[in-house]
Amino acid sequence: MVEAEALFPVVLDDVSVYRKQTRVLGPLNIRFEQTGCTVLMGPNGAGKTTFLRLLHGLVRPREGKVVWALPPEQTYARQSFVFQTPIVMRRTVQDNIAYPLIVRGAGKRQGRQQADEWIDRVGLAHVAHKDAGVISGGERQKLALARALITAPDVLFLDEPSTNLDGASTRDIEALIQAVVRDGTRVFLATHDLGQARRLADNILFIHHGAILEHAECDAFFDHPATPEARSFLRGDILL
Ligand SMILES: Nc1ncnc2c1ncn2[C@@H]1O[C@H](COP(=O)(O)OP(=O)(O)OP(=O)(O)O)[C@@H](O)[C@H]1O
Repeated sequence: MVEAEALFPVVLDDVSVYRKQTRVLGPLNIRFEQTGCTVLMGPNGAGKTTFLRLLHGLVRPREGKVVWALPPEQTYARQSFVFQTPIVMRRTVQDNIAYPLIVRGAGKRQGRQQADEWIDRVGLAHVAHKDAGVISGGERQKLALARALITAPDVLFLDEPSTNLDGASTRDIEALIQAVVRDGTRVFLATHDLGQARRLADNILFIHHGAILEHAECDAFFDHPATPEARSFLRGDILL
């Protein structure tokens, strides 16, 4: 078997993102390697979602560049993004999950078979044949995760993946994320949940006002945050 060429490292070289005249992110200079789970933390509006979208090519930098090891058309096809509020199509949960395989040329039968495996893994068997338009917010997030993983992406971006989930579902989803990281999927995840960050992160990217204030190993970040902003954030203060 021929090994797929690596997408990593990805290098951000003096990258800034603007909305109209306001810089919302940057300047960023950072490099990410192939493995692990990076958790993005920071107060509301810090730039976490914009950062994820930038890496996935959904937001263009006005200054600087984001350089993956492969050209964009190969890079983004090997990535999946789970949005904070996932969009679903008005068809069954099973067909929603099979959809990315079918657009890549799989037959309906094969798509549905593989969808069923992911339906079991995310715990959606009870709604597999329901219209996705009527499932709960938590079920929708699980659907989105299964739909993202069915293509076996090299990189998975997750924006607040457990906002609508109860404790048991959050635990199941986190176990799944840990399993895919172990299997070699590179994960970037934004969360407000300090506990989730501790449980999942190999390293933490702490962002405030669009700037990276810290990029540290998970334990180092929580035990010895280097900046006053991160210390306040971890204490639960409101950061302005
Ligand atoms: N489409 C947009 N148009 C204008 N400004 C935007 C847009 N999207 C984001 N912004 C601004 O960019 C900044 C970063 O927003 P972003 O959503 O990336 O932050 P965040 O850290 O993900 O926030 P939250 O934790 O609230 O989701 C904010 O000031 C936000 O208001």
